[in-house]
Amino acid sequence: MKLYLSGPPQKKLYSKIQITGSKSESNRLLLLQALYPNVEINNLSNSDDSQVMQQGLKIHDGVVDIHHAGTAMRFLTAYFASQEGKEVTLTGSQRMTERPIKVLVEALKSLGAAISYEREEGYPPIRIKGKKLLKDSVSLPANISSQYISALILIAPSLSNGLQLELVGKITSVPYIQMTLGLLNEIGVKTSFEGNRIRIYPKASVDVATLTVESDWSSASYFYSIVALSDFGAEIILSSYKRNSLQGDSVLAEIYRDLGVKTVFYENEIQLKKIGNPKSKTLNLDLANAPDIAQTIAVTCFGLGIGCNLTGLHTLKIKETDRLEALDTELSKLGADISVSDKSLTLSPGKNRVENVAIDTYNDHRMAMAFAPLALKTPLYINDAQVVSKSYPDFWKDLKKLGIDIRKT
Ligand SMILES: O=C(O)C1=C[C@@H](OP(=O)(O)O)[C@@H](O)[C@H](O)C1
Ligand SMILES: C=C(OP(=O)(O)O)C(=O)O
Repeated sequence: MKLYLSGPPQKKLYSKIQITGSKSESNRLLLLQALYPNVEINNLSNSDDSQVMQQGLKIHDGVVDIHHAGTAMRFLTAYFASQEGKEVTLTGSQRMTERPIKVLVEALKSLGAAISYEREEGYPPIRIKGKKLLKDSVSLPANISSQYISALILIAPSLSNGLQLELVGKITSVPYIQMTLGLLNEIGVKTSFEGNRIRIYPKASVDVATLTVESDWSSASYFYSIVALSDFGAEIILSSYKRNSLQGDSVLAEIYRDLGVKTVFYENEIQLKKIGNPKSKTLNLDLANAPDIAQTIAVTCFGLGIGCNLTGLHTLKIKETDRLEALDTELSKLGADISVSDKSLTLSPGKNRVENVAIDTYNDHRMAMAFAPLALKTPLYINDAQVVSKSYPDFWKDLKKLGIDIRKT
């Protein structure tokens, strides 16, 4: 599906949007629910990634295809490795077979798991024969993906002695690890995280616990970008959000304040308001703790005509696509002066914008959603626009509510 986005309304934008639950929180809670059936979940994400997670958890024997879902791949690897009597092959999309999993497989094997590679060593598909894992301490590199660590933490309370993890190297995407620990705490599991050591205490069962997933902050980023790029002002209300979020991407409120967007927190929602122009000509940010909003921020800066130096982007090359290369290619097509390394992105200030460019999305939901707000500044095409369903199936419907003209071509 190719979309043409044009015709932003020449007036202030108002809208009220209910965004689906966080896919990160949802996929963690789905796994915890499989281990502790008393866990009940409200506001579950309707994303493809949470659907495949739900379906994967139902399988006992056979092939589990998780498509593009990184969290499902990593979390289900740990889950099936610890489930005595279950035997599955975990696989996914072509891209998933290029996303590394060796660190997690090695860590699980050191705990006693039986996992083998079906094709290339270090990458899915993998064959898992579930076993009771008897060891209670593990050491693993922490600088490649936090999902390996979260996967181990999620199964840890179900192991008879719990688990101690020693993290080696600089820990990346830390808020996602804290989210995992926070959710365990909410169901009554005791944890500690000091320096490079995490300890999870065992828990045989959980009293009935209903948890409400907060809406997805990464999805909210696209509305922050829209408000920042609006020429006639904007007031957008998003629900359901809270001030004390488990999601690291809630740092958006702080980041976009410097780009002219104010966030007002109400009980269950946030209001985004355009209050001015960017504070400086160049934005400098380390996004090692919030990698998923890098694309949104780079495109906002381009649309505003300001520059940015984004660092801490070493995980972007192994996500749904090589996001650094994809941003370089697509922003260059639009006229940007941009350069990337394997962990950073530099955009020079400038108002040069080519019209009617067709943005390629590389099977990456965030490429489609990050570029869409640019329609407020210049008409553009989005190729394979259906990719948004990985995290936010209603994205285009919600965008239409703002009055942006969206047509299938
Ligand atoms: O644990 C999670 O829910 C996630 C962790 C992050 O991955 P990395 O730790 O690989 O950076 C993030 O990019 C991803 O979208 C979701
Ligand atoms: C990187 C992402 O997801 P995952 O790693 O779970 O595929 C994402 O949603 O931006």
